[in-house]
Amino acid sequence: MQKIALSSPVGDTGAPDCPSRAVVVMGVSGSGKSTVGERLALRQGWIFIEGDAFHSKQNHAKMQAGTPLTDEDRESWLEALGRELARHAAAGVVLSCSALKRAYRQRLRAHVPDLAFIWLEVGRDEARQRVASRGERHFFPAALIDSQFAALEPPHDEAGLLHLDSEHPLEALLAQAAEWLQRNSHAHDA
Ligand SMILES: Nc1ncnc2c1ncn2[C@@H]1O[C@H](COP(=O)(O)OP(=O)(O)OP(=O)(O)O)[C@@H](O)[C@H]1O
Ligand SMILES: O=C(O)[C@H](O)[C@@H](O)[C@H](O)[C@H](O)CO
Repeated sequence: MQKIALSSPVGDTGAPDCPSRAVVVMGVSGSGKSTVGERLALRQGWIFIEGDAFHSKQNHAKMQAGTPLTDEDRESWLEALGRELARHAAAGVVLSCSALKRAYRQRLRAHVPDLAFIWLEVGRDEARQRVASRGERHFFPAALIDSQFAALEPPHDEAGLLHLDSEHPLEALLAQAAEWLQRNSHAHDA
């Protein structure tokens, strides 16, 4: 991963296409999507949607049993999340969703065209360690980490993207995300 100062994002493709009120926090398992997403929503006074809560029982059981989801498994899940995003976009919404492939992100953008993405990039060893240390508290097994990295299509160069180093302290990530949203909401007002 690129070496950067602790207080800087890795990069962003912000204004003018970036929206201010509908954001997906994306990344592989263990990148911190739920932690950062929930805290960011709280900070913004927006709705938080936990993407994992929308997986079907079958998807849930499949992952728990150690089998990675396929594109087909993720189809109706992404549709449901897209509808939720559209429903709450006016009020302000943060969704935690792996959104690993470009096609998945496009599917979400079909519901909210100027959707923003915050990509939490994490190293494989760190992700594995974080997921393993959650243990029985979480359904997702560390054995699936490699499959998450195999599926990941990094969103470099996609519009409305903030790329953060997930290994920075939580407070720094929140500050970077909030500052970016603030900056882009001004760009929208201008
Ligand atoms: N910036 C951070 N620094 C250190 N630990 C973190 C950071 N962000 C999250 N964590 C920790 O990493 C673990 C995974 O975080 P979290 O559950 O939010 O990830 P996730 O991407 O939502 O994972 P999953 O998709 O599997 O639910 C948690 O124990 C969390 O406390
Ligand atoms: O697309 C996927 O493979 C899934 O969304 C996974 O990323 C898990 O749901 C999540 O990481 C576990 O919490």
